[in-house]
Order: sequence, then C-alpha cells, then structure tokens
Amino acid sequence: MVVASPTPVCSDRIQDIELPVIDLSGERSKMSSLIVKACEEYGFFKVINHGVPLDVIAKLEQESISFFSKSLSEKEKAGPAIPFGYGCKNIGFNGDLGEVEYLLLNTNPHSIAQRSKTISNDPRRFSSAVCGYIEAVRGVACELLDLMAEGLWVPDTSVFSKLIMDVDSDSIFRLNHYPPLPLSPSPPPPPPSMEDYNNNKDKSSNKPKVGFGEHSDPQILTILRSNDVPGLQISLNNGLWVPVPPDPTAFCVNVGDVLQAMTNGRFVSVRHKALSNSYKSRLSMAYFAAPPLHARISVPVDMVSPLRPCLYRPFTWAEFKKAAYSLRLGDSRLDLFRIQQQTDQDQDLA
Ligand SMILES: C=C1C[C@]23C[C@@]1(O)CC[C@H]2[C@@]12CC[C@H](O)[C@@](C)(C(=O)O1)[C@H]2[C@@H]3C(=O)O
Ligand SMILES: O=C(O)CCC(=O)C(=O)O
Ligand SMILES: [Fe+2]
Repeated sequence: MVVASPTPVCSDRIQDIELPVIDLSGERSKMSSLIVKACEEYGFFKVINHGVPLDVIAKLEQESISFFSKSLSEKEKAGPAIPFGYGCKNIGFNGDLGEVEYLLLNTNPHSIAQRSKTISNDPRRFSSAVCGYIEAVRGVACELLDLMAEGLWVPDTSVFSKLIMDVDSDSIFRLNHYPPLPLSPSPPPPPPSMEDYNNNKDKSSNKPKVGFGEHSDPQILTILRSNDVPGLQISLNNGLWVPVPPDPTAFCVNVGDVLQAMTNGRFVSVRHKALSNSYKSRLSMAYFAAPPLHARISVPVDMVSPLRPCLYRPFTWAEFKKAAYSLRLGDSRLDLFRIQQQTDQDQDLA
C-alpha cells in the first residue's frame, strides 16, 4: 500500500523526492494498482516490508566492505570487469568514467562460486552471501512483476516473471562503492577550466561528483539497496534531477528498458545517476533482472489497441543487449527499436 505520496520534500534547500512507497505486506489488489501507477508516473518506487531477512543483507554488506577495503592491487586480481569482475572508474566498454569502483557478477551460482575465488580469501563465505541475497531479491522481483501484470489486467500474470525465473536468465548483480572524495585543500585551488568542470575532472571543490553517470537500465527490473549515504538521483520528465533519500531498510525499484517495451510504453524506464560526496563511502547493491539471451521480447496483445498502437518491434534480449553495450552509458537505446508511426499527413501523401 502506498503510505506516502510522491511529493517533493524540502530538506536544506535541495528538493528531495519521496518515492511512492509500496508495502509488500499490504492487500494484493491495492498493491498492484499502486505499483502500476508508480511505474507509469515515476518508473521508480520504494518497497518496504519486503521480507528479505536483515541478516541476508547484513552478510553481503559486510563482505562488500571487506572487499572494497582491500588494496587496489588485491582488488584488481578480480578484474577487469570484461564483462564480469572488478572495475574501477571505467564503466562499460565505450569510454564512460565515474567516481566508482564495482564488482559485476553473473547471477549463476556456479559462476559466482568460481569468481569468488579471485574476490575473497574465504570464497565460500563470499559466494554464499551473494547467492543468498540474489535468491531473496529475485523472489521480490518476481512478486513485483506478478503484481504489475495483475494491475495491468494482462491475463497471463507470469508473463514478466517467467522470463527472470528461467534457468537461462541473463540477470546480473552489481556491487558499487563510491569512495568519499578527498576534501579540497585550503586555501582553495584556482577555479577549474570549463572543460575540466564539464568532464567531471574538477578536483577543486567539495561539491559532489558524478559516481555513475546518467542512464536507464536496459533489463526488465532493477532492485537497488544502498547504505544510509545519499547519492541516487532520478530525472523527472520536466528535466529536473531530484535526489532520492537513502533508506537501507527498503529497496528502490525501477523499470528497465525491456519492461518499458513490454508494456508498450505505459511503464517508463527512467534515467537516473549516482553522485559521490566528500564525507562518507556509499555502497549500493543492484540486482538487474533480465530475460534469457534467446528470449523474444514483444508487446503482449493485451497492451495494444487502436488508441495505443504497438510502439516497439519484437527483438531478442541478445539483440537489445548488443545494442546497449555498443553505446555510451547515457545513450538512449529503445529508440533503435521503435516502430515509426504513420501520421495522418503520411497517409494523405500515400
Ligand atoms: C556504458 C555502458 C555500461 C553498461 C553497458 C553500457 O554500454 C550501457 C548500459 C550500462 C549498464 C547500466 C545498468 C547496469 O549497471 C549495467 C551493468 C547494464 O546492464 O547496463 C551497465 C553496463 C556496464 O556497466 O557494463
Ligand atoms: O548506486 C546507485 O545508487 C545506482 C547505480 C546504478 O544505477 C546502476 O548500477 O545501474
Ligand atoms: Fe542504473
């Protein structure tokens, strides 16, 4: 049940946003319509009473802290992240940079067990912490996807969740660490050049810097959890960036590009970014629920009508992923799969 409306809250001059809150212990039909509303209006919502045991989260948080506090040369033994492993500042393969270090993992337990050998001196403990967490959040993701289908009145209510339950699902898991930025020395250094400022290379101030640049998530659904340090911001459709206050007890859930396509544009895959700041380490863990590579993504017939013509051509997740990974972080990829609609004028000319 939504317990707070998505109204901007004023804290210290910055306009925070209180995302719609879904209480997973609520009544089913109420939850489903509130989730649909949140996905249509914001593409983001917060989930409370999610049922993931606190110790499952705490174990993974502890393992993450142990890993990220190692020396760079130790951490690099788990890298580079091509496509899985440890990465530092480089995001993706096309030159994107940010004030972040991370571990990217395939969610397959066998692959996690193998990768853990390069990550931890107690690989079994690391791998069990990651697998325990992934299993729990996948359950939450499935529950939310079923509720979405119910709220959309799609007859096959597992139309979305079956894609991520498939043994061949291409879901991935990411641990992000945004180290605190060094405080500026006094007296302050000369102002940066416009070029350095724009390229996020201005080291002269204590202003937040881009940790993870603006982007949308390509997959179906993302379940994000962070420690109590702020940083996440989402883009509202008026072009304004608004900070989302951290809540370590909740999950922040967002619609991915594939779900936007599968709902024929009713749900929105919203651009977001994460900033790092100069006072405290930020840690976030993100589960990206994805279909199998061979899965064909198409708009369910129930989502199409004369008033809502089909917006996207069918594609496989492999095809979409290839397009996403060949582009920059902030590029928009769904447009490549959009069907050109005929306007009245086109028809007159034909
Ligand atoms: C620049 C890129 C990084 C990214 C792959 C991409 O080419 C474009 C999408 C990026 C993103 C954003 C959400 C997830 O963090 C991520 C793992 C994903 O699936 O798509 C990243 C990719 C990445 O960091 O490799
Ligand atoms: O760290 C965060 O809060 C957001 C990270 C993110 O958007 C991502 O990993 O795709
Ligand atoms: Fe993201």
